[in-house]
Amino acid sequence: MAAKSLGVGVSLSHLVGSKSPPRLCVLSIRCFAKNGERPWKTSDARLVLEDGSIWKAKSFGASGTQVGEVVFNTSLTGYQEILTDPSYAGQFVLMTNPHIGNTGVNFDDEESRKCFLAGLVIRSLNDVDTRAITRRLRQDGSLIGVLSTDNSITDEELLKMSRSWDIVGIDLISGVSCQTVHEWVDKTKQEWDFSSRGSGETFHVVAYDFGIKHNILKRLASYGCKITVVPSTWPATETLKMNPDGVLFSNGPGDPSAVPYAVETVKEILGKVPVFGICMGHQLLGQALGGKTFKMKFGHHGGNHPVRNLRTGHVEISAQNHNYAVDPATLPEGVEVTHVNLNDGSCAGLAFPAQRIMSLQYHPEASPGPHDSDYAFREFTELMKKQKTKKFEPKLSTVSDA
Ligand SMILES: NC(=O)CC[C@H](N)C(=O)O
Repeated sequence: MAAKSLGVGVSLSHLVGSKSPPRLCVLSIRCFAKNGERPWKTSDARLVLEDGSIWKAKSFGASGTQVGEVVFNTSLTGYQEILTDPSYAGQFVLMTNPHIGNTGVNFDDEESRKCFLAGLVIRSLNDVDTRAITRRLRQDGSLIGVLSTDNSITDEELLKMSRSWDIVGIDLISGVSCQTVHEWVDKTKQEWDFSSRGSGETFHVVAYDFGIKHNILKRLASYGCKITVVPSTWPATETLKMNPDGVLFSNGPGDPSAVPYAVETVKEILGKVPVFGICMGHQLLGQALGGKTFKMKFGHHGGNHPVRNLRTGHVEISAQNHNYAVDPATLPEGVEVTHVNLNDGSCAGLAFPAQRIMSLQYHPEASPGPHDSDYAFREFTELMKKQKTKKFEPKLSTVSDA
């Protein structure tokens, strides 16, 4: 199943939001091997950044011209999970590790039904100096870029395109969410399941799909959850009618301030059932509680971020992928910052015990990344169990009276 070795270069994925079927490098890689020939054609490509720099490259995968925000990811492994993470819609992911593709691909590592990212930029094959671009992004912050294989467009025109597009204020969730309600039953395969110790009980979780990664669903299932996945626009009233033991607000792409409808949904659910927010879900919870989110300089994308759990004092090495963060100073009284990113002190987790709320800015499901934070799924089931057995006071407080 896995390809032997790969020389992958700049991959132009598909136009975000376009209706045409994506031409994915993951799919191309899959067909690689029989006679040793690569299934893709390479051609000249240019990555033009809004700061005026032009990076000559070779492309494989789709051809065309695509604009998006360029972010760098420092993970050493897990390119397949990164390629299929819907949270990257609207973004080019530039890998700092030069060896991408050398472990092939497999069916188990897909994080969603397709690649939603704008493109992948890597070093091997084409010699795009991803370290040099990373230094630029670290210095100036995330930049908008255009990746093009079209020689008829001039550098100046590409630069103009990069300067007339912005990821801020765009609802990218609606382009990646599922359209219909469905059940999820797959658990983490036993050979990979290192830690889930469910209590033997079953909990019904409604999971809002803002771009949900499969491994979040698999980890929940392994901890004994029966999951109903619902689209991002699913009304809170319908969710509450399902009488869930808990609600999960998932990860997802783009600007959390651009999806007020999702914040409203979260608001309507808060205080009624235990909830768990992951990444975008955490940011939406922060806003629903009255807090504000802001755009970071270049965000966190990688599998090596140290986080301190302020409740236990333990440090976790975590998988992260976000460009926005919650400003804890804007949160109301009663909301506790439970986790802090030790690289920059930013808020990495929240809890509001009075309302059975917990959330993490990073990825306890990893994929890719270390598994230190997997306990968060157990904590969510404990929250649901307490609620079920009425270990909390019967009437939950609301945001205003907490
Ligand atoms: N992984 C995610 O959910 C990302 C959240 C949000 N799109 C951000 O960039 O901050």
